Amino acid sequence: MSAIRAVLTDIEGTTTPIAFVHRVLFPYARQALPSLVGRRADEKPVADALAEVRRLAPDADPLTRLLGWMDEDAKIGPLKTLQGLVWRDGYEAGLLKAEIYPDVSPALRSWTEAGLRIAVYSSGSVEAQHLIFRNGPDGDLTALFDGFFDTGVGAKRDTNSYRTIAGRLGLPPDEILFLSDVEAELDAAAEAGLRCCQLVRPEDGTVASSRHPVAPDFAAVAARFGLPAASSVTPAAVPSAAPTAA
Ligand SMILES: CSCCC(=O)C(=O)COP(=O)(O)O
Ligand SMILES: [Mg+2]
Repeated sequence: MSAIRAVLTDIEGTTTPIAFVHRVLFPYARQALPSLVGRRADEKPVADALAEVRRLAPDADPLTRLLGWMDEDAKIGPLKTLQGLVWRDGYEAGLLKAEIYPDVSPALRSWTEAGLRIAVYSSGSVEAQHLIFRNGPDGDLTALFDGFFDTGVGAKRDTNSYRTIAGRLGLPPDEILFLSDVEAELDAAAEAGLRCCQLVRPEDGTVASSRHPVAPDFAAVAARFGLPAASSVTPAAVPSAAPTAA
C-alpha cells in the first residue's frame, strides 16, 4: 500500500464542532445577510452571488430564498459565498472567534513537519475556510495548508470532486487520506481511490460508519494510519525567553 503523502480534511464535524457552525456561524449570517444584501448589492462578489441566486430560483425573492437555504443547511454556492463575506466582517469586528478542536493544530503541525501536505475540502467557501483557520484558539494556522477546496471543484458527495482534488494536488488518490464525519462523503472519496477515516467526535453525536475506519480525534487518526504523533510540546507552550543565569 502506498504511503500517505497528504491529508485532506473536512471542517464541520471534523476539525470544528458542529454546534459552532449551527449555533454561532449560521445565526450570525442570518442576522447579517439582509444588511449585506441591502447595502452592498453593487459590489461584484455580492452582485455575482445574487445573480446566481436569481438564476437558481427565478421566482423567489433572493433574500427570502437565501434564508430558506440557510434553514435547510443547503450547500449552495452563492449562499456559501455570501456567508463567507458576512463572517469576514464578523471576525474583523471581533464579534466572531472560530472554534477548532484542541487535537487538530498539534496534529497538523506534526504532520507538516514530517513533510505531509495538508488541504481542506469543505462546503464552506474558500474565504470561510481561511477565516476559520486564521481566527481559531491556536492562532493563524493557514500557513500549514497547501490547498483549500470548496464546492467549486464539485459536490462533496460526488466521486469526481475527489479525482479533481487529487489532480490539483498532483498526487495519486491512494496517497491522500480524507477525513470527514459524513459517511456519504467518505463513500465518494473511497470510490475515487482516496484512503478514508471518519471522525466520530462524541461532542458532535456522529453515528459511526460500518464501511470506513473511525477515529474520535486527530491523535487517533495518526495512530490508526501510522502518521507522526503530535508533539507534547506545542509552539505556544515553548518558553519564548531563554532562561537567565542564576
Ligand atoms: C467552513 S465554513 C463554515 C461551515 C459551513 O458553512 C459548512 O457548510 C460546513 O460544511 P463542511 O463541508 O465543512 O461540513
Ligand atoms: Mg463535515
